[in-house]
Amino acid sequence: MAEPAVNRSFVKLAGVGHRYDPNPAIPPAVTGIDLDIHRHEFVAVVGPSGCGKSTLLRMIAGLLKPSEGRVTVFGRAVDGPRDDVGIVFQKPTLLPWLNVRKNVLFPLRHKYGRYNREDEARADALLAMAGLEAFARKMPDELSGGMQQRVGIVRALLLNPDILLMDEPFSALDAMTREQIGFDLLSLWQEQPKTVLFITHSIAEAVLLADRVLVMSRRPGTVLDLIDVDLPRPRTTHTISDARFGELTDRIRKHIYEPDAA
Ligand SMILES: Nc1ncnc2c1ncn2[C@@H]1O[C@H](COP(=O)(O)OP(=O)(O)OP(=O)(O)O)[C@@H](O)[C@H]1O
Repeated sequence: MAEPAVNRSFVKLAGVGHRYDPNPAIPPAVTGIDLDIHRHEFVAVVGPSGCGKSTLLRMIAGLLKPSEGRVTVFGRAVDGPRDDVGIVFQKPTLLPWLNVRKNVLFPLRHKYGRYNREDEARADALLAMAGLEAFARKMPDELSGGMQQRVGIVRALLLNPDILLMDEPFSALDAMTREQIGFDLLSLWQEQPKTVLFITHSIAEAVLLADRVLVMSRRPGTVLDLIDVDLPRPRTTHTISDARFGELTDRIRKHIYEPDAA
């Protein structure tokens, strides 16, 4: 009998790996990754540079084919780029000749050739939620880096994707903006729940935002640990001073800086 849909994990990776170089003497980028992500769960991925975090994200997005194992979304194999996935990269790549509102609406026009009043109303509501209401008619170069990145997030959310994949989305921002935009992302996620995979180099950011943190090993990237972040929500600046926050970040730090001792 088929497993009831509600019991199935939403995004499932079973023995997933990828090698860029077919030469067997060169190790694969990632190998043997098993991961079940639940619907509307926020999973952060951390690991040393080059351990295969982006490779993993690209396989879930359907932009890269695994060379071992299988990626499924809601029980169906991922075999190409998916419509229900929104991706946010390190740089928002806004179109400089369109204002903020038009940039946000651009993917709809690109995909369907047009957008309607309802789409515009949703764009305005999301821009307001992201604190960008007053900047809707501004051009991208009139915005700070943090605001531009918020526009990029709103643009990804407007397509209402089931899955939001974020590849170091805040790494180009200064520390204060970065913390604030993290909380903004959590508010947007709580208003419009999505399944999120969030790659970051910041251990603190991973713990502050996520339900679980996947810690990857050096190349070839494997799962070193998958940590439940049992900190209450909503997360705030007070979360950072919680003793449990310190314990969790220490545990991850040990994995990354003293992998043989962990
Ligand atoms: N197109 C490619 N061709 C060959 N090797 C690649 C390609 N893309 C990535 N790699 C290699 O695969 C490994 C994993 O790369 P990936 O970008 O997934 O790691 P990452 O953990 O996201 O890195 P970083 O934290 O530095 O962004 C690295 O050793 C990288 O050099």
